[in-house]
Amino acid sequence: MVLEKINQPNDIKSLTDEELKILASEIREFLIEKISVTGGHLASNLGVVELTMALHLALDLPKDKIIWDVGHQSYTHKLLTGRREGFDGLRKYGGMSGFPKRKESECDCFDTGHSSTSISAGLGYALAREITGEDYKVVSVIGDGALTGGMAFEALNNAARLKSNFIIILNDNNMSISENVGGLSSYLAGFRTADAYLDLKLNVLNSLNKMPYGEKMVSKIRKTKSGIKQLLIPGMFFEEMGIVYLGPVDGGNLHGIVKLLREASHIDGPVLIHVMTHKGAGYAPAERHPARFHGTEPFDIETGLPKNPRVKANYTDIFSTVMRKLGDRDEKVVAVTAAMTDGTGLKRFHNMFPERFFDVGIAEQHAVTFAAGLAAAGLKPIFAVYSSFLQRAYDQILHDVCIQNLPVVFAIDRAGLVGSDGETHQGIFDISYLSSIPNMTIMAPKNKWELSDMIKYAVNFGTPVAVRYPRGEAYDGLKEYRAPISIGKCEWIYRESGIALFALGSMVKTAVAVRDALKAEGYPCSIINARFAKPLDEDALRYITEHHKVIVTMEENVISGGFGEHVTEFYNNENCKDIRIVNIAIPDEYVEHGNVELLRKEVGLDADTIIARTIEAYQNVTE
Ligand SMILES: Cc1ncc(C[n+]2csc(CCOP(=O)(O)OP(=O)(O)O)c2C)c(N)n1
Ligand SMILES: CC(=O)[C@@H](O)[C@H](O)COP(=O)(O)O
Ligand SMILES: [Mg+2]
Repeated sequence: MVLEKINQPNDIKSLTDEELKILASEIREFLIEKISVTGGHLASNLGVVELTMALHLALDLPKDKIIWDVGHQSYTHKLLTGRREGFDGLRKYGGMSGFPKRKESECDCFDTGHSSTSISAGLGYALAREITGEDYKVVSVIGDGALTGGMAFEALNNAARLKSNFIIILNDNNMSISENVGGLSSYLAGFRTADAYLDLKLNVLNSLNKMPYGEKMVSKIRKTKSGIKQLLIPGMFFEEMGIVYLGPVDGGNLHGIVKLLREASHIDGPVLIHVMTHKGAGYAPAERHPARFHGTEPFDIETGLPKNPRVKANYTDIFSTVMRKLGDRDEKVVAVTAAMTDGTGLKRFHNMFPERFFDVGIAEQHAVTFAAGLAAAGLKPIFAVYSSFLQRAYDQILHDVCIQNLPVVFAIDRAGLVGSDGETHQGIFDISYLSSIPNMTIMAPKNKWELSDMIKYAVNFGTPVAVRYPRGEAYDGLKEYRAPISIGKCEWIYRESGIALFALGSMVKTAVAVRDALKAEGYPCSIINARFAKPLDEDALRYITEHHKVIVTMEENVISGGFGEHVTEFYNNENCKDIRIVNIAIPDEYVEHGNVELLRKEVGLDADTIIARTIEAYQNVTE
């Protein structure tokens, strides 16, 4: 096997042309086989096999720097840098990350996970190199989807100042997770669909160059602002920004890409190489369904079907259903996504109400302000977004939505531990960053029915409101508890005395298990479903102090600035010394990738840890 000859960086350089061809197909086979077992980001990786090989042939790692935007397409890079063995534990607890990690390899020079950061980071490296006088090449690899993010444009704008070499690879597969959207995407698609047109451009340029004074004419045309230039110069958009454009080159053409990389490395200043790749290349099911194989669960290689099909609905399914109903009932309801139509469950809404559905590209900041505009104009926007991706829109939430108290609904999916994507994607900060913003209301459902009720309640709430719910299977216990939602009011599940489990959202299910165990040991125990992280139910909190000795706050969020801290602050302000408070929350640290149940144990959100901490606190106050 040729792949077995690759054990460390730069081993690829000793392969013959014939071996390189074999290597490309062995890498694809390897990725399909491994990801079919572990799950992971398959389609994007299959598309960049030759591109990654070309980078490793043209560059010298770890001296040279490659920054992978999002980083979900870095699997071949991991293989070529001696991490083959890591694939058996890909995205598992203690195993290899699915993203580039500086702590994992010296060939990973910058951690990614969220989109559109690679050009900024690359520019940082390039300018640092000018200052320190070091000698390395810098290459940022950004997808056409990631290029729709505002940060990428901010960085391109800034890159024009650079005097030294900086290579940007545009990995253009004409896809984000699903279809890519927007004006830039159409511009790039033009390159793809008009091969004949491109040939025409090249022919015209070649013919002009051959004519007497032709070179001068071409140079003049390059300097004009006219449509003739548009016709003749590919990549004019980038050229006008001060970035030299090279390409487009076919993503399967290994030697073509190497040649362009070598040419590009002689250019002083920023240069963009446009590589046309194919999402899912080499595996028919992924080529047919690139979105499904963007990030996949374990699957059967023959059929491409999931090995463990889902039986129960997840929270995203419930959201999807309620959005369909709301769309039917109320023409003012509009839905916004930042390139996560499938992931957030908005596909049905999109199909049924295309004119009221907006995919804005990977642009969470814009999405929030855009939703604010929709709300200011009288519509009822619901921005469905993953908790971790909303992090970058903090100021837009504050400045554009909350100061004006506009009725934007934030449907925050993946709130809590998400598992295999790891520290960049854990949705464990939203309560903290949202609760610091005046005018914001935050809810979290205990089960699938409550998610439905909360979204319906939120859509007519009239001021900014967030509903946060976790990744995965929706809890279908406690069905009989369905009191109407009322602002800032909790829901009593069991009313006793002694211990009060004051649980938010996903933690109500855990509270049930904790109470069962406590009751079995003879402890009196109430469960209160908090429902609201903000505002808190102050009457209930006062009642709890009167009838309980210990209150245990439970949330799937970091401790700092979280629900529990707010409860503690309330009791401090009330000067309430009669109750012992135990805050169950995620410690002030990043949580790595792995199975969610294992992670819960790791961070102390599991029932056993909570039982032990509760008993200890109760015994302390009753002794
Ligand atoms: C800020 C942010 N929003 C959303 C995502 C989710 N996401 C991951 S990959 C991706 C699509 C990226 O498309 P592209 O850059 O073209 O890469 P491809 O998968 O096509 O190779 C999206 C939306 C993210 N990682 N970061
Ligand atoms: C790379 C990325 O950001 C997304 O592909 C993400 O992994 C999706 O996560 P879900 O699997 O939870 O939709
Ligand atoms: Mg793409």
